[in-house]
Amino acid sequence: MAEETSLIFKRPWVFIRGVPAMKFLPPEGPPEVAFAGRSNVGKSSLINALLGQKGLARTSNTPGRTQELNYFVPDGYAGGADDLPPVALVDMPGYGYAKAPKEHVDAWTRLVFDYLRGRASLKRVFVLIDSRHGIKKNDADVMALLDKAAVSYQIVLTKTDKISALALPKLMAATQEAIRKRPAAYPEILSTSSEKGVGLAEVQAAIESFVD
Ligand SMILES: Nc1nc2c(ncn2[C@@H]2O[C@H](COP(=O)(O)OP(=O)(O)OP(=O)(O)O)[C@@H](O)[C@H]2O)c(=O)[nH]1
Ligand SMILES: [Mg+2]
Repeated sequence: MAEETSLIFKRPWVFIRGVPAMKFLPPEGPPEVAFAGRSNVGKSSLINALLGQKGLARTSNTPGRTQELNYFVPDGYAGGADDLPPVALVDMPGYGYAKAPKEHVDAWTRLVFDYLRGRASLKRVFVLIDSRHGIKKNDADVMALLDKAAVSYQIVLTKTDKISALALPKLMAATQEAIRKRPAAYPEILSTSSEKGVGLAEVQAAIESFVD
């Protein structure tokens, strides 16, 4: 099936739904892979880079760009019970600082946390970590939540074009150590630059492993 599944990244993808609250989630169904991380870490940019479609997920210099759970699927599936997409990528609002009213930030942070711990179709969460900053307290809080909910997650370092070639192996080792005892953490850490197109094939391969 490897040949067939790898086709998902050769097709165009489409945005199908923005979810502002849990009650608007689609019915449980195809495997979902979610992109979590602090505001501005590069979640939406990574989705665009993986899909080779620059403006698909909206990005911004200003933290707090993505404010709903945004669903992306390969094009060509009507979405009926007998024609579901093989996988969905879910772009999420960031946690942490955002340039938006506090009550909005509180609402979408709650949404992210509720989704992460309560979604049966969620097969893997990529927890994105900015290479310049490493794991922060709110990243550790999210990982603890995922450990408790037994939801598999994998660390993806972002913006590696912003750090030196010497700093990267050190960061990898420190990150490896930080997740060593975390029960739901997938041991392999991925390192990416959406800007330079680095590490994308490895993230795609991880996603393909969940394709129906
Ligand atoms: N140098 C560099 N900049 C990047 C990279 N990925 C993203 N950025 C920049 O980081 C900023 C934030 O990117 P987004 O993709 O909008 O980040 P996000 O995590 O979706 O942010 P929110 O939706 O606000 O939580 C933008 O200015 C991007 O151009 C990268 O690999 N390298
Ligand atoms: Mg975003």
